[in-house]
Amino acid sequence: MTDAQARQPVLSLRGATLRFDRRTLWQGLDLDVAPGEFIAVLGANGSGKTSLLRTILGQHPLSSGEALVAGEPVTAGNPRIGYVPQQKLADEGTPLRARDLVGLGIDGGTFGFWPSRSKRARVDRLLADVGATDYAEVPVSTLSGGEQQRLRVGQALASDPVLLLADEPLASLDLTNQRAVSELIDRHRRERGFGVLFVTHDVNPVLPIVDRVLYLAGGRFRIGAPDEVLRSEVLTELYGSPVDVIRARGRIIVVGTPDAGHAPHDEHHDAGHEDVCDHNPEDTEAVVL
Ligand SMILES: Nc1ncnc2c1ncn2[C@@H]1O[C@H](COP(=O)(O)OP(=O)(O)OP(=O)(O)O)[C@@H](O)[C@H]1O
Repeated sequence: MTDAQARQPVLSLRGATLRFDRRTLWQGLDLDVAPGEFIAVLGANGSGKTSLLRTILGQHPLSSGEALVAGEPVTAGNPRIGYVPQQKLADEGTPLRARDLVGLGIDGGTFGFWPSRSKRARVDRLLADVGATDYAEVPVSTLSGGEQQRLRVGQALASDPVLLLADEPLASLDLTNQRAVSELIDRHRRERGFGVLFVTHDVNPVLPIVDRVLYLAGGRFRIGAPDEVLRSEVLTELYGSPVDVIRARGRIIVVGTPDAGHAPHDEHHDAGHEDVCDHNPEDTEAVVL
């Protein structure tokens, strides 16, 4: 890797805007993700976190603006991106073994039953990297949520990505597995230097490893260190209604965020549309961040 490549952002968004029909999910988003940087993507349900990842994966075109991955325009199926999708546990009875799941990250569905020796060695290495060697031959459907999630991380690392996109990778894991999976991603991004966009409802398990947070709300966003963004005054201004950020026993809890369908700052907002925010104080949620 040249010096220039080592310094080049792995992701650059310039004026990035995504709208579905009349609803603006986010607009004017400027973000450079440095190699090795870990960014937590936060925001209430429906604020556009998954849609952001899908845009970078080339699944939704931007409504306006630009998105570059390692200096190249976004394309679908980009091997420079590793993706850990929202977790779906494997169906019972699925014959796929742990090593097959990781192998899918190398060559999609063409891995086959008789992989070459070099592919086998690569899968063995990836299984070891994510601590899954002991259950390499076990059907995925019989593994725990935490074990399955390790394999998905292994699969996402198989193409040696410059950027890892992880969509709620800790959802439905217990605290021990939340820690194990986030430490795994943290260790590999440091060793391999890939940037991470990590979508999560709960920032607390990753707070010690987060470099910056991107907080999406009501068509707008804030980016910065957790202490800069996760503050009552910043989120109150972002949401346009009173929000409290509470710190208790080292945890961060956000109380009073309006539902994401309510977009007080949305310029496409129209009084006849269902997105109208009436600021009903009962219509709020507590987000554990
Ligand atoms: N292809 C699409 N066409 C129209 N609307 C869409 C499309 N994809 C997503 N949306 C809408 O965009 C909004 C944001 O969805 P998205 O899944 O990105 O939110 P999110 O922040 O990831 O939410 P959650 O935390 O619940 O997963 C939702 O209202 C969703 O219905």
